[in-house]
Amino acid sequence: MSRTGSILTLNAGSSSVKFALFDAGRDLHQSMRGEIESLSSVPHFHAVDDQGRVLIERRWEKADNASYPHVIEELLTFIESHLGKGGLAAVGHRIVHGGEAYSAPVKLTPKTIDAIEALTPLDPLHLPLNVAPIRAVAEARPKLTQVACFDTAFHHTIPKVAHSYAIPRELSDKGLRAYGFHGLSYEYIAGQLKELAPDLAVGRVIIAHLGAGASLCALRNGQSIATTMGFSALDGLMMATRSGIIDPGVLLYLGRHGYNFKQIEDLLYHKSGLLGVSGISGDVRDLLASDKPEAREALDLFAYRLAWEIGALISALGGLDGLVFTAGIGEHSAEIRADVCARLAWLGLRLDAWANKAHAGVISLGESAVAVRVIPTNEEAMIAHHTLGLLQKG
Ligand SMILES: Nc1ncnc2c1ncn2[C@@H]1O[C@H](COP(=O)(O)OP(=O)(O)O)[C@@H](O)[C@H]1O
Ligand SMILES: CC(=O)OP(=O)(O)O
Ligand SMILES: [Mg+2]
Repeated sequence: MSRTGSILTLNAGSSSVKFALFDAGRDLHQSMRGEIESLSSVPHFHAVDDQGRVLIERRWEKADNASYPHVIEELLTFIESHLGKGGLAAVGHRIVHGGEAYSAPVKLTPKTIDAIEALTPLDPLHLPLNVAPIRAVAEARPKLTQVACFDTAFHHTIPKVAHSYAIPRELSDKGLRAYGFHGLSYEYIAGQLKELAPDLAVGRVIIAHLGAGASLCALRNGQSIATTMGFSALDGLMMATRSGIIDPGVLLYLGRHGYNFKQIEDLLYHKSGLLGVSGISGDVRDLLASDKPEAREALDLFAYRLAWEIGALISALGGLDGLVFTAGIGEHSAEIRADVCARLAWLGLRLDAWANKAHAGVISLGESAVAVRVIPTNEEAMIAHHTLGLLQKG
């Protein structure tokens, strides 16, 4: 069954709600994207159409007006005034954590919303933020179909040995294991790779999703077999403000020396990573522009950690055929890509310096033992695709 109408995607984070609108009747053409940012300070609502033309640009006076029900009502009213034929067919959400239960997208019913909310102990920071807009949409437009797409779902193919921690069994049985995140991005890139380079797509590939949150995924034949994020989105790579992998002994030390739970959480999520090491910024652009030695040190550590974790995943894969860079840093920073690739020269990886500077799709030389590509990610398109898939199933 084909479908007309539009699909709205929502990606609700700690300080913003990103949204996009897709036309189901036009092969899921993206007709609009936008964001409501700074929810906790001075909320800012902006959206552009598929030509980059500004459709709305507005600031609320204060955060009190930005409670989820209010924000969602404003957003839906705005979207409904920009719809083509067929109206709004459904809303698809990015849900960061689906626990062990969800290995595929689901239609949201009162029962599934409760079940997702019940996973909150696994991710108390993100899940409440993801569930709030679902409840707000259900309240505002009770008849509208809603779909949940999980960031963890793509990693359900990871074998047990690669997602287990060496802790007592009774704790593992309670769900203390690695789950992995950024799954919608990895699924999108795996699909793109299948079209762009089918031979490579069936091989051993590492995707580097390098945004403010960053992780790696090892794929064999298009399926995830290992990833650097674990139980939480803190593990693995150094990030904009998150620490990445750290000796748990450091946390014990801090706990013993006056840090309380909240302070440790804040330290690991918001004060570490590029920001913590540089003392300047968590944004790679600011650090590249700075001549302070601390900025260089932060970028060096970022690239060192990246090459180090790539080494670990190569061992899980038993070799490497392809490396794909994606997300904000991966798509835009030729410097970071060059630095990481230089550290991987021992693999026989040879970067094409010109192609890299030009942000070309293929940035390795023909003689390189590892093909290196840059593929822009699109988590929203993946959410729209899954949402339409569930609508078509009825
Ligand atoms: N031109 C650029 N050069 C280097 N880094 C960039 C550039 N553009 C964006 N970035 C980086 O991308 C990051 C954001 O990536 P993005 O994938 O949008 O993150 P998220 O979705 O996790 O917020 C920024 O923190 C910034 O460091
Ligand atoms: C899971 C995660 O880290 O998400 P984000 O990159 O959006 O912060
Ligand atoms: Mg992101």
